[in-house]
Amino acid sequence: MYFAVISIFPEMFATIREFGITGRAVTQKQVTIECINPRDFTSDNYRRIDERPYGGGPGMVMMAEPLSQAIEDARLRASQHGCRVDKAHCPVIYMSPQGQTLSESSVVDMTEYDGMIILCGRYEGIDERLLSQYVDMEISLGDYVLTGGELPAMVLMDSVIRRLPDIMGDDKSAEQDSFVDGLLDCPHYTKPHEFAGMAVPEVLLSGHHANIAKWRFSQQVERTQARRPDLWQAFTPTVEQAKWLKALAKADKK
Ligand SMILES: O=C(NCc1ccc(CNCc2ncc[nH]2)cc1)c1csc2nc[nH]c(=O)c12
Repeated sequence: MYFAVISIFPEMFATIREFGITGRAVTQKQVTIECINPRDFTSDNYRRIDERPYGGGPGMVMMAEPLSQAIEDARLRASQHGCRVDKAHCPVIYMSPQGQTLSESSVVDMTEYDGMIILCGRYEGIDERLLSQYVDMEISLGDYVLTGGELPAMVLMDSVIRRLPDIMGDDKSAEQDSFVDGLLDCPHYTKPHEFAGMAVPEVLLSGHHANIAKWRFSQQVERTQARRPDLWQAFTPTVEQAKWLKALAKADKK
């Protein structure tokens, strides 16, 4: 999958290009992440990419011209990487507090794209005429205020890359589909057996895989009910999970 990120701070993206699972995906060429700096598309000596807002008010606004040339360059690069460069296959996405809040379901939908061109704002925002001319969708991380769109862009790319096929190894993706979606995670334990006077739940040492799976699922249910009643309300168990829930309810009655 191809990602072009348009940002005045391209160095920030080393965070996902050089570390962890996303870094490995880049090394293995399953993913391409190119950073395009709008400053490279300015024509004045000061390489201006921002100006005072018309109508007055605090802060600066990012100018349309350098960003439009950066987007055109990104489209050319995307097509050179084999992307069908249209809204349906390689959308221009603007990370913005005014956008749709990112969710795991929209992340999964986005894994279908050939690529995406991600626009990162700074200052007070971007000239509206650039947005109306080029942007296909706006995405927010949620209702809190950050200093720019770069971290949100990295969060978006990280979550999409993680859901691409052949990225997370077989076991992980299998776990992904069965019990994880919709419930909080269960507790995890590893060596040493004792820590701060606390041992590990016996069932995890039993080697009895069915009991271990049941215990983990019951922990997920318990934690989701306790910490995220909203998720629990929305949770729709599979046939398999419904059976286990019935068994858990019966066990509780004893
Ligand atoms: O670029 C981002 N933020 C930088 C930023 C912060 C503040 C302002 C100015 N807003 C003034 C205002 N808002 C409402 C009324 N008046 C503009 C841009 C960003 C991208 S996705 C995302 N998701 C969650 N939070 C975020 O900040 C972001």
